[in-house]
Amino acid sequence: MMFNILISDPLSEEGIQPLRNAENMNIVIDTELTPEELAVKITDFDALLVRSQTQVTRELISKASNLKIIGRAGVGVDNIDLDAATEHGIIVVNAPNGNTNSAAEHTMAMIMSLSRKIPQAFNSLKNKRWDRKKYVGVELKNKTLGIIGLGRIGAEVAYRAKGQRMNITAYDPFLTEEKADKMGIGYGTVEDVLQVADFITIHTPLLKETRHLLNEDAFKLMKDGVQIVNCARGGIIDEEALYHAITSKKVAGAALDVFEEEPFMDNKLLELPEVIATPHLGASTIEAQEMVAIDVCHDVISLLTGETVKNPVNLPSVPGEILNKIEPYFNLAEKLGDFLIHLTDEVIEEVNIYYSGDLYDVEVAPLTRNTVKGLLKRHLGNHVNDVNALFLAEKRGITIQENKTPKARGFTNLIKVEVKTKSESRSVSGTLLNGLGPRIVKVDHYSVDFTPKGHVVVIHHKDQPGVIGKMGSLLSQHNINIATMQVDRSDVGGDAIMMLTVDKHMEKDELEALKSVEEIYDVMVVDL
Ligand SMILES: NC(=O)c1ccc[n+]([C@@H]2O[C@H](COP(=O)([O-])OP(=O)(O)OC[C@H]3O[C@@H](n4cnc5c(N)ncnc54)[C@H](O)[C@@H]3O)[C@@H](O)[C@H]2O)c1
Ligand SMILES: O=C(O)[C@H](O)COP(=O)(O)O
Repeated sequence: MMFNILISDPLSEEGIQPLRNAENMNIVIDTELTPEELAVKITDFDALLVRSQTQVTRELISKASNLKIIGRAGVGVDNIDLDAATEHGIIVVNAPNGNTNSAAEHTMAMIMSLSRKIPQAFNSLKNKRWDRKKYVGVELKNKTLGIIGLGRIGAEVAYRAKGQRMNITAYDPFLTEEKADKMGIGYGTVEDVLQVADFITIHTPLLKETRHLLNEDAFKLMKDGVQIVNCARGGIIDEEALYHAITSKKVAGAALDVFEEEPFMDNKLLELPEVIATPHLGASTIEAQEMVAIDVCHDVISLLTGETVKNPVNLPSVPGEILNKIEPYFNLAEKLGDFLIHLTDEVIEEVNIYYSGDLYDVEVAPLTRNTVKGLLKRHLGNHVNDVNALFLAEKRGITIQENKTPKARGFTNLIKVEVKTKSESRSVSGTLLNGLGPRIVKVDHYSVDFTPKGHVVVIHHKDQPGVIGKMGSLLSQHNINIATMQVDRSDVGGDAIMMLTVDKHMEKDELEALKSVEEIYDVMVVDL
């Protein structure tokens, strides 16, 4: 099968070599598409690779009927409508590590250019002026750098600024006193940082909570003469408020790599001599571009060839050692859901999943997603996948609960899935048998043992002599071969279950023939 990959922003040619070397990948590079052209073209593609320029909107995603993955060669995914991607079952991956160093170095270059007015002095010299008085700067040594957002880039900036003998005070919702002590920096609230800093640099993502984090009120809290750096995202600073803070002399200077609107030809902040700027160049180094492109290409190849991706954004990522433990159960979990949904025709309200034995102390969220995927597939088709399974269940008002118990009732591992509807509760349990793969070992309260694969026939009947014989001859009349057979009952002469696996899909008339047997209550066929 050939996969079509569209690259709609400029990516490093060296970085996309893994894609070029992979089999069955048809790569189209077109970085000049208008949004309208892209919306038409996107239907042909299985994967879309972007940087920050392509706007992957809900509307675009709604046209992307074949799209399976969006790869962001970089960190920020604010140009991608993640909710829409999740709803459409499209996985979004990014490359969170490849450009950290470049962005941190660019931030330091901006701080130093700002403190010594290098761009302004250079411009003046280019205009044939030798002006030494106008471009007197300030030292960084012993000044306080306030860092808002101490993630990958913020932390790298902190280490580098310490090398400039600056004092650092940072705020990040995940920064603890111990971590700050270990790094040799101070920590406080956002307000603390704003009040003490001589330079403020931002390294958060653009989120609802960080939009206009630096606004009119924030500028009021700052020291007079503070200098501001933003190499994270436009929109975290309210540009209008910054403009007034600079013209009122509250802020002595600003270095901006990112803007509320990008790209732009006109931004009034650039008319101010106190402002220096670059056109979103934080990640623009040969090294970073190669690394981020390599990382997303590997994830695109992994997804399209059925492997696990490393940097999912709209799915929690699972560390390698945990994944190794639970991956063998993925198939069992999905089959349990797929089988169970056939046991009821009523609307499911609640799903309880019980993990026990070896699964007691591992992260089981990916297994839950697979189980729910299996449950929903019958009615929603292949549109359901790991990415949107929980979202689609939640949208239908289905409650999902995970439970864990250490003991697995005679098995080394056991997954029991129970669904509740308005009037009934049905369940199925399965285990992974060492060397033998997945087995279903219980259907409601009946003990069984079969591999969840192929054509399974579940027959509820009265426990009475001759039923099995009638069944066998009816199937042989229709030329249906029985591969395996199991019987269990609640009590002698009471309700019983017969589980068959047969060698072909059973047609409607064949099913009707089985149902016509007097002692049979119902027959159900599941093709797993
Ligand atoms: N200019 C560029 O070219 C360029 C290059 C790379 C990254 N970036 C941007 O830099 C930013 C940071 O990237 P990163 O790789 O360090 O990400 P990261 O996820 O490692 O770090 C972000 C940090 O921000 C913190 N945070 C979230 N909300 C916050 C809030 N309200 N206040 C304070 N901290 C908050 C998070 O806890 C996290 O530690 C992103 O916006 C990214 O898009 C820009
Ligand atoms: O979030 C990022 O990774 C940076 O902003 C880089 O964006 P770019 O890939 O458009 O340079």
